[in-house]
Amino acid sequence: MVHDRCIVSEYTEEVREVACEILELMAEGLGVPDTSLFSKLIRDSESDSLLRLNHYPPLPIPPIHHCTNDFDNSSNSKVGFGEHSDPQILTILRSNDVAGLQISLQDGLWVPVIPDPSAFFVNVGDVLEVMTNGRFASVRHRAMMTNSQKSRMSMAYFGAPPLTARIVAPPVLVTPQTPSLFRPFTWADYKKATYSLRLGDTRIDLFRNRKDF
Ligand SMILES: O=C(O)CCC(=O)C(=O)O
Ligand SMILES: [Fe+2]
Repeated sequence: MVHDRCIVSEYTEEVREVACEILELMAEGLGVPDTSLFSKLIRDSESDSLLRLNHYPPLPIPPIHHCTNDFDNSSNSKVGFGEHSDPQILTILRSNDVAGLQISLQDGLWVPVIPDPSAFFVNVGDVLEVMTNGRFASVRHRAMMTNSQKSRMSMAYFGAPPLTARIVAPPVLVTPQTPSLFRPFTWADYKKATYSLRLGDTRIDLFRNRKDF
């Protein structure tokens, strides 16, 4: 349907602009002289960005006699989208009003993100972690299926570089005090190397200079 396709591409263009503005503010905040350093990668006509639609159907409510030892059978949940960090530069996520998204803190605690259909949720991706030399860290997250009455629906725009782009932090973020945490690679190298890993593996570690911290 041509009309629906137009709406999806219009949404993608608008949300790319949101991502670019955020990336320009981040570059400015970090003191990067070229504030379009990150955003120009996703504005590039060869950018490998994509839009993903996720649908998590509600879990059936377990019959009472199966849960006689379960004090809280209303909070039954199952992983719908396994733990991972988004590999690209920046993710702009929207969802309906059904809960499910959780982010992982350093201590391994899963923190639920309150759903808000009027908000954008912004995730730093692995590439931005490398390009900011670790100043911004990609966030580990997952999505749960719960027994709410409704499906959770989400729509994620992943701003990505062109396949041939060299992923490296700018000189201003690499100093004797903050040496380069990662070795340079292309987005194609990253995608290729990560095909051999599972979703939950920390892919960025493949390109880390030192593993002793
Ligand atoms: O559905 C969600 O909230 C999370 C989706 C997600 O993490 C992804 O598509 O990468
Ligand atoms: Fe994700």
